[in-house]
Amino acid sequence: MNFSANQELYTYEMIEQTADFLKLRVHFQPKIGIICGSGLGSLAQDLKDRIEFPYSTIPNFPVSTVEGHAGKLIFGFLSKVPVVCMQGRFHFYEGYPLWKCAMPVRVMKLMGVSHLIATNAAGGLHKNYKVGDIMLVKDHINMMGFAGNNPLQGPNEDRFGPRFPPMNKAYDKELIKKSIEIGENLGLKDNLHTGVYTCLGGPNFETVAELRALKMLGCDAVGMSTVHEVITARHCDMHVLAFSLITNECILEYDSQNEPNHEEVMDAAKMRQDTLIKFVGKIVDYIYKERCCRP
Ligand SMILES: O=P(O)(O)O[C@H]1O[C@H](CO)[C@@H](O)[C@H]1O
Ligand SMILES: Nc1nc2[nH]cnc2c(=O)[nH]1
Repeated sequence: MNFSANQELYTYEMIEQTADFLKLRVHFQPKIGIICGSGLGSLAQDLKDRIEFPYSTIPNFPVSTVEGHAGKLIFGFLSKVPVVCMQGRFHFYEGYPLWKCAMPVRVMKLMGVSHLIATNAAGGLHKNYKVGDIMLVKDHINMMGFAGNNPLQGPNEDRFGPRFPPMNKAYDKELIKKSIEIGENLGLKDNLHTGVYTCLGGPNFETVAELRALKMLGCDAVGMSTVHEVITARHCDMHVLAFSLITNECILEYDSQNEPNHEEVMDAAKMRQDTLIKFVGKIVDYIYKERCCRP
């Protein structure tokens, strides 16, 4: 990243301006933010009393360019809980720096959101994972961070959080436990896992050697998102739950005839959309009752 372009970083005031623009137009305060992964935009379809903002109409917002990411910020009620949903996220491979990809998380924070649910489509590295399974993220490996790229790069904004935030408790353990219980009650026992997610820059899918290396490092699922959003959310002290929908098997053998593609990712997401709507609905309900409404 070119840091001579520091002046292009969002200032606190720009994020505030975006949050104020939205607050003026939305008459309730969302407590939970949901980021919809590839093909998972239908998570927003059940929101009641929706107020929608195409990203292009929101001051300072980037715009989505990927198929399966509609590019709308949607406010509404899910299971009677006020939420804000990103129907479409931003990826590094679209040409956005990581701080820009993660900017909506800070907007959510200034709007009063305390809990973030980040969802994604990912390739399954773990030998037990099947297409359609859900992996609750218990930890991540910030591969882009290893290479010196991080959404918190640049001058720190103390009003959001500290210069050196811890990341060893990034994913809320109690919410993972509760989500497993919720998933099991929905009949998903055999499709639920907890595991380690990693994000690569993309847009190409991985080589066999890269996937083997990631597996050796302890990664269970691989994608091109989420990590920078989670880091930004934890920096400003939001609670985080993240899960991956396993949309394709990672190809670890040279003689495989298969090749991954975005269509199979979208198809797998579509196949699971109804289940995921129920799953997320119940998690949101739990968070609101047990966390947000407590004095
Ligand atoms: O992480 P999400 O946005 O769910 O999408 C994943 O799926 C796309 C590849 O098919 C990539 O954008 C990857 O990151
Ligand atoms: N990097 C990466 N991203 C994905 N998103 C969905 N599937 C995959 C995958 O196999 N690899």
